[in-house]
Amino acid sequence: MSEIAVIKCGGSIIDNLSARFFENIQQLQQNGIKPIVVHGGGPAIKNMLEKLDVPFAFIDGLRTTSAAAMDVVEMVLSGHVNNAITRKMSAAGIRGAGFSGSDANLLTCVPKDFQTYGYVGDIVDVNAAFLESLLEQHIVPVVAPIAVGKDGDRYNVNADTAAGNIAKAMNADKLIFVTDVPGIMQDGGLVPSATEVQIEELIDKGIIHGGMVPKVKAALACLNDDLQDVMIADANQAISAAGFTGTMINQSEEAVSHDSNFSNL
Ligand SMILES: Nc1ncnc2c1ncn2[C@@H]1O[C@H](COP(=O)(O)OP(=O)(O)O)[C@@H](O)[C@H]1O
Ligand SMILES: CC(=O)N[C@@H](CCC(=O)OP(=O)(O)O)C(=O)O
Repeated sequence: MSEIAVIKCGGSIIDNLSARFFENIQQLQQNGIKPIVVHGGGPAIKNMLEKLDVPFAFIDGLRTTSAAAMDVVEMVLSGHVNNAITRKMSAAGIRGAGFSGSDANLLTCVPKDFQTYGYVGDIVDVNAAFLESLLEQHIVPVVAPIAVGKDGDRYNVNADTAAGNIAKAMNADKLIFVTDVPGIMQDGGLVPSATEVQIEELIDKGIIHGGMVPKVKAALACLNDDLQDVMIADANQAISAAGFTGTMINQSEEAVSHDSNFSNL
């Protein structure tokens, strides 16, 4: 199978995706790379929870999700955000198909710790065969980070983590977190590459904080021999012949190039 690129599109940028984001997806396809889009929607979920007066909190970067909050999460992610992205893809001439992770057992999970987090799941299985069948038909799957439990109920999953799980299960060659910043920033400048040790240091110093923390943790958790680096990049940048430019997260100190290379580009 040709190269697979998992692109996680953050909720911070979803309302401001430019034509460039969709052109980049098309460019990947034209170069024989099969994109899978996983999206977030944190800001939209927050707005709707507040509008409906449903309480929530964050523990370690995860939204505590009551049954009432889960109804809102599902409505916003699956009903609104997922449809909006897929519609924009169609308008851009891309064959996108939207799914909740609870469709076709795409994402199966166990509750993380129900007492503490409520309906928040840890993914235990990804229906890779289903995704592969879509990729073979040149369809771009667009996945909302909702997983189904063995009890048949649905659970909220951090979108960065879901993207990491999907990348791992699909033996993806690339995982790119696209967001509203050019990458990991320090003192106003872009950090071009970072290893696990360097990232821990940046977290300890408070330079990496907030929504960047689950992103770098998800990146580190899915690095392996197949997926040797993960990129954090601006969603609306142009990709060059060398790929995306941003922060490259990799396992070792070995010299890395500034760009995330796709061999097919
Ligand atoms: N060192 C850092 N470099 C860049 N962004 C950072 C850093 N630390 C925290 N952030 C914050 O992380 C945000 C991206 O995370 P988040 O808002 O969760 O994005 P998304 O919704 O795209 O997943 C940035 O907009 C920024 O406010
Ligand atoms: C468990 C948990 O925290 N789920 C996230 C899912 C959406 C998400 O991750 O969206 P971003 O990528 O925009 O942050 C949430 O409820 O916000």
